[in-house]
Amino acid sequence: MSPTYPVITIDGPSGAGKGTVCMLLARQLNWHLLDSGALYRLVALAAEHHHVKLDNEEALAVLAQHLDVQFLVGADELVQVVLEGEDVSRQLRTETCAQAASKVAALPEVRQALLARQRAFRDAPGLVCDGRDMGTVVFPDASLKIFLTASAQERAHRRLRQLQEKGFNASLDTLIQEISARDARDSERSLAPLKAAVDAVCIDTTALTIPEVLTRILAEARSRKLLD
Ligand SMILES: Nc1ncnc2c1ncn2[C@@H]1O[C@H](COP(=O)(O)OP(=O)(O)O)[C@@H](O)[C@H]1O
Ligand SMILES: Nc1ccn([C@@H]2O[C@H](COP(=O)(O)OP(=O)(O)O)[C@@H](O)[C@H]2O)c(=O)n1
Repeated sequence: MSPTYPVITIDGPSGAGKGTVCMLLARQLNWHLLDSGALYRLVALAAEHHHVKLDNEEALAVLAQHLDVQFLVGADELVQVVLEGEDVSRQLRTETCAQAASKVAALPEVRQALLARQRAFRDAPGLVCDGRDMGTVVFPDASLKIFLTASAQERAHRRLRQLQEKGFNASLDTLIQEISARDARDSERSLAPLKAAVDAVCIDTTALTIPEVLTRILAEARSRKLLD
């Protein structure tokens, strides 16, 4: 039997802090990192490159199956994402791309096509992953499952600051609408909807700082003997 390496899953809605906390956790534990949302975003970008409509499930599943992508980690530890030879790192983080991602993510054949690719990230000594269905569908046997939330208002404020820091133009009202639309689409889809696993630890981060969230998760990890 092949060995199974430990997994920590962090699921939740946009702006809850999943990506930030996963990166810090992976660094601290020296584990691998899976940003599953990036895969759905990449399918949406590949669709744009190949002029595939966002409701063409069969063609989108083929793109998902054959994603030609490289994640290059620079000396500054920033990850450069190269899709079909093109650096798409900046495009990938736009809200337009996120909206398109959540449309392709509602299609069962696309989700199925990405399943094996996501599971292949599980490697020694362990994996930290972030998404919507990491604890419910992709890694149901994870050692620790976290569900991060925060109020919609706080999440939109965080996203606004984040986009502005990256030099993007954004308005709070538009972001609140976009995030709410995405939350609704992600929560209401029939396959792998956004929801906490029954055995997940739920953390509301609205009034917590990033170090406080990390400390809470590390305590949960310690209690499961995932670190000393
Ligand atoms: N607890 C927190 N308090 C304040 N800002 C936060 C917190 N968690 C994350 N952020 C900030 O909010 C933004 C969105 O966080 P991110 O990790 O990308 O969220 P997600 O991956 O859940 O969409 C980032 O700029 C991040 O620095
Ligand atoms: N495991 C996952 C991860 C993302 N997604 C979809 O991909 C979109 C973008 O995910 P993301 O994690 O990059 O987005 P943010 O939470 O960073 O805003 C989400 O709105 C979901 O529709 C998903 O369906 N399942």
